[in-house]
Amino acid sequence: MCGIVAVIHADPSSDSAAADLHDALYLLQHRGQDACGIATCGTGGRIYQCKGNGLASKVFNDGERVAELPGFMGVGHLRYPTMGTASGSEAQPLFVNSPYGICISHNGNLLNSVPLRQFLDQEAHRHINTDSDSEILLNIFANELNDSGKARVNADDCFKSLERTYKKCEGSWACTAMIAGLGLMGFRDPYGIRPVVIGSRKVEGRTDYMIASESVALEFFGCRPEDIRDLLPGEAVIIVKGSEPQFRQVQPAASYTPDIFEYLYFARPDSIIDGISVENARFKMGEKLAATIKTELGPERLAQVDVVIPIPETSNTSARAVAKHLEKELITGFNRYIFRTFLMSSQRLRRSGVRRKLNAMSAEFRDKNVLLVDDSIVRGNTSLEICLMAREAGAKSIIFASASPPIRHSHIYGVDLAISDELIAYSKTPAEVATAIGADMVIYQTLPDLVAACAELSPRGRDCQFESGVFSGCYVTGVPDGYFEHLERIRSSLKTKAGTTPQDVAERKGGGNKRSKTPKAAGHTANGTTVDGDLSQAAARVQLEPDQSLVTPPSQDISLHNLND
Ligand SMILES: O=P(O)(O)OC[C@H]1O[C@H](OP(=O)(O)OP(=O)(O)O)[C@H](O)[C@@H]1O
Ligand SMILES: NC(=O)CC[C@H](N)C(=O)O
Ligand SMILES: [Mg+2]
Repeated sequence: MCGIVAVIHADPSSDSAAADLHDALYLLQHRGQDACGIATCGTGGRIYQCKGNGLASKVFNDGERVAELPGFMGVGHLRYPTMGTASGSEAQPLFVNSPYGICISHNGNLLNSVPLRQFLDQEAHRHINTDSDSEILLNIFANELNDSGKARVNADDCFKSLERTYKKCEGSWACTAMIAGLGLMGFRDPYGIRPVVIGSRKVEGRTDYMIASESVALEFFGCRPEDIRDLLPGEAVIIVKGSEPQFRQVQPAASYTPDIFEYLYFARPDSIIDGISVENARFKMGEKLAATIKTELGPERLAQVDVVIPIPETSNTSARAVAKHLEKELITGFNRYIFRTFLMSSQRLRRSGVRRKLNAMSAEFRDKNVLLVDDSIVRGNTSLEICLMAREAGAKSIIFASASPPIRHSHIYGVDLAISDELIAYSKTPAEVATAIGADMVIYQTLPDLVAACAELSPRGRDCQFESGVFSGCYVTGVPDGYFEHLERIRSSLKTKAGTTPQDVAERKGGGNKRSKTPKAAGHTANGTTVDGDLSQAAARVQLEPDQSLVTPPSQDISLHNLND
């Protein structure tokens, strides 16, 4: 999903913007685990940059490298790749030296990157060095800003360039950007799909600003809740050094439809996005899920449920609500927690990650009818392993409840869910999903209930809407013709070429019932049938075309100012 951040200190002699950005990267780490980076700007407009593959603690060597990044302002990024490759050269912030020296951090996906790439090549004559859509967005903006034809630009030039950029780009974006010597920018797509907030703090009577994906980073920076606000759909902010922020609607809002996946899974529970507390939304999801469970089970079966068990970490809040409303005991059945497994880059890592991350506490399962609650069942890696662990620990029966509806469609706005065949609910009924993951029954939240759980808390009113295309197949932006086919082709091909393991390739080719290397994981469903076939069959439908021509050939890794290369 990617995390973005930007900081500007009022004191131009400050050299500690990087320290604030580094703190924010830790607080937003859950948004992207593949790569991260910081770019700062010091006196004289010099840009310093440190980025690379890995968690913030690794890339910045537990904070030691922050000292290499002087300056009073800067931008930061955490990457969860959704387009292009996992190459270190696609780590962000991305930098372009002409015009003026611009750095960008992008959360989202461009839907028209192919024609934009052609435009940049054929008409703007700008070299795109990676397969990243974010580099395209950066260069479209740079090209527009260059058209101002000035030696030095001002905020108005930047706003006007953004207006033209918005006319050219389609898709989702929340961005922070820095122009050397000038200041910072933040801007949000015209649908408000991706989140971005701005806040301020007072330091010795002067005001520092931070822009970030989630309010939790701003609170840590020292912003009071009343000094934090969301950027609106189509809105941009520019903070010229030494000045107050200037806001402008660079394109009229097309809708106000934040991605519902943020509330369900991506954001931290202690964040507030578009006025909705993520924690409260998850609690409401649990309340509504409890009502569905009651209806689906009926009184007799419900009475047989012994305990409710959350699947750590994200479902903890909704499971608490489920237990409360069903009047069942809530127990910690799985210990926790290393990192998010869904964000890992390959099927092999995701599956072994679940085992490493979660361990069933046997005493809590033995001879019990358990109701397991998770926020979502996406590829089914977690639920499958969890059900196996629960059975190994002695569970008598397993009902698996999901706080989200079945996920049957691609996510096209910044989540790595491009290939719908990878989704375990793709063309399956809930009963078939139960068989595939080894549960006795799967119960899903309904989409109207999921939407209502968020809308009932929204200051925009109960009729407010959300982007929920992964559940409905309807996307707020519309989808360009041929987009899915194109995406599937390049993603399959790029994954093979850049960083996907041979095991994953074998799985994708349907060449293995080696679903998991863990012997325990090659398990059986409740009714005794093997579950291996299910996922590998789905994977077999994805045709690998290793020599399929890409948008551009995979780029060479030529990094700019990249201290980690
Ligand atoms: O069906 P899957 O493909 O396994 O994806 C769904 C799971 O992935 C996420 O957990 P994750 O471990 O990423 O993070 P968390 O600790 O925040 O729950 C999510 O919370 C589900 O548990
Ligand atoms: N998850 C995201 O927002 C990804 C941003 C961008 N599309 C990339 O792949 O780097
Ligand atoms: Mg989880």
